[in-house]
Amino acid sequence: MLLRVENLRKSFGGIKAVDGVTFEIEEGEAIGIVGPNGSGKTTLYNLISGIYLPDEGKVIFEGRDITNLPPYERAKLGIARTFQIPRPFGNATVLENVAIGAMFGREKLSVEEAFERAEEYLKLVGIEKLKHKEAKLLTPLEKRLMELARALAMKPKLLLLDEVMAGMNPVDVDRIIELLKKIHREEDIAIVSMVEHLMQAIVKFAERVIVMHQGKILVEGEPEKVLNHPKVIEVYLGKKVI
Ligand SMILES: Nc1ncnc2c1ncn2[C@@H]1O[C@H](COP(=O)(O)OP(=O)(O)OP(=O)(O)O)[C@@H](O)[C@H]1O
Repeated sequence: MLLRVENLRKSFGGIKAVDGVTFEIEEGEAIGIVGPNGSGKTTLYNLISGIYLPDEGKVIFEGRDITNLPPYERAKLGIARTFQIPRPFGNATVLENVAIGAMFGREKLSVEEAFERAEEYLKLVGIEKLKHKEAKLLTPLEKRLMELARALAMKPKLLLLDEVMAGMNPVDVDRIIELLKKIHREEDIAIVSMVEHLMQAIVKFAERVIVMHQGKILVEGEPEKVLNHPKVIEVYLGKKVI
């Protein structure tokens, strides 16, 4: 078992953003976390990556209790994430942005090694030609790919992707799905991808889907079954989701 979250709770004022969530992730699993706006997905990510501390509950990574570790310590252990709105260092180049990820990841790299690692992952995500461009000049899709390269360059064991396909056209969504499948095949890492909609996309990628609703896990299991579960259909306004 790679990660276990146990009875996690986090409230903001009177809002129970995450309300008693327990699940496990195995090494190398491909997981989709789905849920409507406000269901607690982002808060859950923030609890796993250490941006928030829970009011209650535990985060266990490779058997170690990391509930109170700060984000940079979790990154060193092998937890990396991307953000819904990428936040690159705008004046730095694409290569530098990815190299920074490599330097703050799981392995202790020299600057030279970090740049080599950055080149490798820019190639993997297919934007090596942009390496000398300033990050702020990238398109939204290119920024997402750069963020993905930066997270991968940290050599994580667990990669948390936040709405990596949001706002993309179907062609780009397919491109990202193919890329995620390739990464999942080639890099031995567990990948969790969180989406609000785009169920069809998540079904193509995930081996297991967790559906969140009002801070709780509504249903969890094999993708096709979960997304056609009556409770899930009800939450998504009575429509069949796939
Ligand atoms: N920092 C915060 N302060 C106050 N309320 C918050 C905060 N973060 C989240 N919430 C509230 O907690 C609930 C869960 O929000 P969260 O962002 O985790 O859901 P989500 O499923 O990720 O939705 P979204 O797709 O909009 O990010 C919402 O009601 C939200 O308004």
